[in-house]
Amino acid sequence: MTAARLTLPSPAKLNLMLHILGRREDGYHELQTIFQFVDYGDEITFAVRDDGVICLHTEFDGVPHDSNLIVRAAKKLQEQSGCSQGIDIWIDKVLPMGGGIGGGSSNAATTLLGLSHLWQLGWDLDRLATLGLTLGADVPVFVRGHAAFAEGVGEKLTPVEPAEPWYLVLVPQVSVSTAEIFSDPLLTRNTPPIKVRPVPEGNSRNDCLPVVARRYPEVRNALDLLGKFTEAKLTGTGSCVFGGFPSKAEADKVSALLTETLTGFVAKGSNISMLHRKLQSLL
Ligand SMILES: C[C@](O)(CO)[C@H](O)COP(=O)(O)OP(=O)(O)OC[C@H]1O[C@@H](n2ccc(N)nc2=O)[C@H](O)[C@@H]1O
Ligand SMILES: Nc1ncnc2c1ncn2[C@@H]1O[C@H](COP(=O)(O)OP(=O)(O)OP(=O)(O)O)[C@@H](O)[C@H]1O
Repeated sequence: MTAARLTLPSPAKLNLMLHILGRREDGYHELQTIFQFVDYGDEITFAVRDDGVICLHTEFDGVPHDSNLIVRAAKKLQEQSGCSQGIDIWIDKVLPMGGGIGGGSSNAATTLLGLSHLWQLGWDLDRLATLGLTLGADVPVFVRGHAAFAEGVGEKLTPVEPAEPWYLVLVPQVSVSTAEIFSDPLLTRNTPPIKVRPVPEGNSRNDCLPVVARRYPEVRNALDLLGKFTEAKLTGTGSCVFGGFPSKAEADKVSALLTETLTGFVAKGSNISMLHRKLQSLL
């Protein structure tokens, strides 16, 4: 009998705005942010094995096997569910690491949902999101798969329906450490909370931007170039920079001009993640 096998997407996210309200005692920062997905990402293939072994076959530069968020997610789920099955995993990695588009967190979420399905655990999204939060602040939104206004460290999620433009995402060739940006003394940490719902138009600032742009000339350059065509924004702590366009043709046109010197991709914004659309189609 062939082992159960499944290939699932692992999309990127963008932070459409990001405010930092304060710092908690554990060092993490209280945020208000809007997450939206894009139809662009990695693809992860899973094949069940019955000997309990968890093996990621694709090598990552600079990330040891057991530190990979895919492996950590699989091991935690196996431990907490008491499952005796194992898994072989391969990934087609296209998302840049340290890009602020949540590649690692998305990979962890795709692994949790994929394995819950293949191992037939019957875990609901609440339970998977709670486990996901122990792996990273951005994992819960990928587990839930709906665009969201997020509070806390990103785990208190309210679904939202922002417009779904086409985005040009520029990928400066530099990896930004999230921890480094959050420990910068110059970071704005006292933005007053937005209390009105839905979040009023015009709140599109990212409080990390001044610190990231100051430290990384490559990011500054990308913001300046894209800013000639549309509002250029930073996602998360960068390095990626993005701007919205009303059509694919317009995004492609600017992409053709800018990607002569910079790497980037064009993708549609989406309020339901590709992962969840694929899982729905399997049910
Ligand atoms: C900034 C965002 O990209 C917004 O989407 C995320 O909140 C970052 O999420 P992430 O990459 O999953 O971050 P984690 O792996 O949980 O945290 C990396 C490091 O960033 C800092 N960190 C992260 C999130 C947060 N709300 N406050 C923080 O201070 C902490 O020093 C932490 O050790
Ligand atoms: N499967 C994985 N994919 C990417 N990075 C991983 C993975 N597993 C572990 N990592 C580690 O996590 C770090 C952050 O990766 P990630 O791609 O999530 O960054 P990011 O896009 O900046 O995320 P965020 O927006 O959540 O800050 C990487 O530099 C890498 O060391």
